[in-house]
Amino acid sequence: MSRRVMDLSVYVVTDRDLARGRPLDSVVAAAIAGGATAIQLREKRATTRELVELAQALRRLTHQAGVSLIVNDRIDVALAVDADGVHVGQDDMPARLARQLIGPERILGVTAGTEEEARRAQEDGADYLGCTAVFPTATKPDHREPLGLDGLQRLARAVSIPVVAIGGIHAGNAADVLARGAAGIAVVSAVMAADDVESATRQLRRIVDEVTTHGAGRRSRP
Ligand SMILES: Cc1ncc(COP(=O)(O)OP(=O)(O)O)c(N)n1
Ligand SMILES: Cc1nc(C(=O)O)sc1CCOP(=O)(O)O
Ligand SMILES: [Mg+2]
Repeated sequence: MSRRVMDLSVYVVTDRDLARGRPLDSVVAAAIAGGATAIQLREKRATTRELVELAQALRRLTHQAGVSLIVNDRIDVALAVDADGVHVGQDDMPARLARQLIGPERILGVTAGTEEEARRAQEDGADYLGCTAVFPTATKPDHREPLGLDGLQRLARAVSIPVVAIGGIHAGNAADVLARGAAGIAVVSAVMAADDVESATRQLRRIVDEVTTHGAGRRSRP
């Protein structure tokens, strides 16, 4: 069996607290309708039971649409709902152990903020990297010093696996991060808090498609 494939172009990361009271499954359904290519379930304040129920609902939606579902932090929840993969950071399950737990087929995303972390994550079995925040963001108050566009570029050049840009990404700077080597954009507030989730996602997708069609950026894992 081969590794599952993931399109990182427009990677929507959930946060119910930003969704203005709208049910998470309806927000994710709108994001998928607008062209989200991957969804990450990231609910830092949910109980395990809530996470499993949310993951089951998102599994149904993403499965129907052929969109990847990644679970943040929780390998047990990812396995319980047959998600496509997990995303772990530097304070989470070490990447090498995460790879052992999820097996060779599921997707492993790892957060890296330095070239050394990026190379180690690649060696340890990551399929893609999420960088630490490119720009300051209120969505993750404990984020590390922002990388900026130069830092993102250094990270992307340090590894052969794709790097998705996260942290303060929106329609106004998405093309800039793609031009610096990001394979796609990961967004929370730009989609979760949008008035019109579907059209906000569609706008981001258009930007990514435009840039990748013209040769900059990489769309998925090599
Ligand atoms: C795509 C993507 N990139 C980075 C992160 C951050 O992961 P982590 O450092 O483990 O922080 P938390 O998200 O767990 O607060 C991510 N989740 N996704
Ligand atoms: C989930 C996440 N991880 C980050 C990191 O620095 O590792 S920043 C972040 C949140 C990004 O949210 P927004 O798109 O609203 O800026
Ligand atoms: Mg984490």
